[in-house]
Amino acid sequence: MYQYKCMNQIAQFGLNHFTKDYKQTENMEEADALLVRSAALHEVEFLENLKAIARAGAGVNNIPLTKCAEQGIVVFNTPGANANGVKELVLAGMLLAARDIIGGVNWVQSERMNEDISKLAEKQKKQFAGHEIQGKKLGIIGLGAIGVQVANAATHLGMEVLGYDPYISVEAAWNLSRNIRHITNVDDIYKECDYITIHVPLLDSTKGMINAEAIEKMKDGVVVLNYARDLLVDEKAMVDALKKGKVARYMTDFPNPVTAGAKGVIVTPHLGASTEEAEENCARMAVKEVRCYLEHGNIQHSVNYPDCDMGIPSYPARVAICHRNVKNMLSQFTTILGEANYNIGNMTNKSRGDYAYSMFDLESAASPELIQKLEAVEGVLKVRVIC
Ligand SMILES: NC(=O)c1ccc[n+]([C@@H]2O[C@H](COP(=O)([O-])OP(=O)(O)OC[C@H]3O[C@@H](n4cnc5c(N)ncnc54)[C@H](O)[C@@H]3O)[C@@H](O)[C@H]2O)c1
Ligand SMILES: O=C(O)[C@H](O)COP(=O)(O)O
Repeated sequence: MYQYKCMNQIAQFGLNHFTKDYKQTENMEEADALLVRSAALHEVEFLENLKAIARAGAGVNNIPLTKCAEQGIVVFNTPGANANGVKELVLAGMLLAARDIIGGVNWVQSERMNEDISKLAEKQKKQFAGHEIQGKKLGIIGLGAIGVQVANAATHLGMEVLGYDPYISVEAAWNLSRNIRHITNVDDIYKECDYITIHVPLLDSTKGMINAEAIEKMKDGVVVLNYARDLLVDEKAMVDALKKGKVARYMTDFPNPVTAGAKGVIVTPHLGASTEEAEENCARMAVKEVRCYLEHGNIQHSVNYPDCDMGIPSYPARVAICHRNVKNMLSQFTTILGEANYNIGNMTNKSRGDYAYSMFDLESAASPELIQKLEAVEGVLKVRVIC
C-alpha cells in the first residue's frame, strides 16, 4: 500500500487515477508522495519515507529542488497540462487591456438603479472606448508550452507575432506557427511591440528580467502582460512607468502589495490554471507520474532528476538508486552486486546536473544486506527496492 498527501486541493478526477493500492493520508510520516499546486514547501520538513513530490502544474519555484534531490526525493511537474487555460487568460488579458471593458461594466453596475441608463450609456460610452488587437505587434518572451499556444492563437486574431526564446525545445519549435517571427535579440521585442507577454520560469537568471532598463527600451503606451510569476518583473519600476504613461497597462495574475490597487494594473488572483480542464489535466498527469515512479521506478517529467524508463519490471527484483553525479558510482554498484553473486539482467544510469539515477533489474530477489551495502556507498542518497 502506498500513501500520498495532498498539500493543496487536487482535482478528484485526477486522484481517481490512483488504484486501490493507494491511500490518502494527512500524516507526513506516512507519505510516500506529496501532491502540490502552489503551496510553499521551502520550510516543510521532508521525512525519510518520502520518495516523490508531484507539482500539479508548471512552476516549481515553490519547491526546494536541491534539498529534495539531496534527500533522494524526485520532484515532478506536469508540463503543458495547464497551458491552454493560461493561453485563454492571456488572450482575455490583451482584450481587457485594449478597451476599458472593466470600467464599462463597473459603470453599468454603478448606474443600475438609474431609469435613464440606456440613454446615459450612449453618452458615456466614449470614455470606455479603446483599440482592436488585430494588426498590433505582440512580443512573446519564452516559447514553451504556454508561449507557443499564445503565439499561435494571436496569429489567428490577426496580430503580428514576434517570439524570443534562446533555449526553445525541438517540440515547441515544431508546434510553433511559421507565421511567428523568430527574434534573437530580446531588445527587438522591447523596441517594436505594442503588447509584450512573458512566459518563462522564475529562475535566478530570469528574476527581474523586465526591469527599468528593459521598460525604458519599450514603445510608449506598451501593454505588458505577466501571467508567469510576479518576481520576473521589477514591479516598482513597472508602477513608475505606468505613472509616467510609458506603459499603458500592466496585466498580471499575481496580486501583491505593489500591484493590488495600483493605477493601470489589472490583477487577477492567480487564475491562469484555475479551469476545470487544467486542474483535471494536471492532477491526472501528476498521479500518473507518481504511480510510474513508485510502482516501476521510472521517472517521467522530473525537474531535479533525469528522466529514466526501463519499462515495467520483468525480473524478480528491481533496485533503484538516487545518487550524486560523481565518478565511479556505477562501477561501485556493479562490484557490490557482483561480489554478492547477483546477476544483472538489465540496467540503466542517467545523470542530470549534480544528480544521477541508476536502476538494476536482478535475476534474484534483493536482500536487506545488499541494500545496506548500496546505501553505504558515498554519494548514494536513496535506495529503493521496487520489487
Ligand atoms: N498564471 C498561472 O496560473 C500559470 C500557469 C502555468 C504556468 N505559469 C508560469 O508560466 C511559466 C511558463 O510555463 P510553461 O508551461 O510555458 O513552461 P515551459 O517550461 O514549457 O516554457 C518555458 C520556456 O521559457 C524559456 N526560457 C527560459 N529562460 C528564458 C529566457 N531567459 N528568455 C526567454 N525564454 C526563456 C524556456 O526555454 C522554455 O521554452 C511557468 O514556469 C510558471 O511560472 C503560470
Ligand atoms: O505554475 C503553474 O502551473 C501555475 O502558476 C498554476 O498554479 P496553481 O496550480 O496554484 O493554480
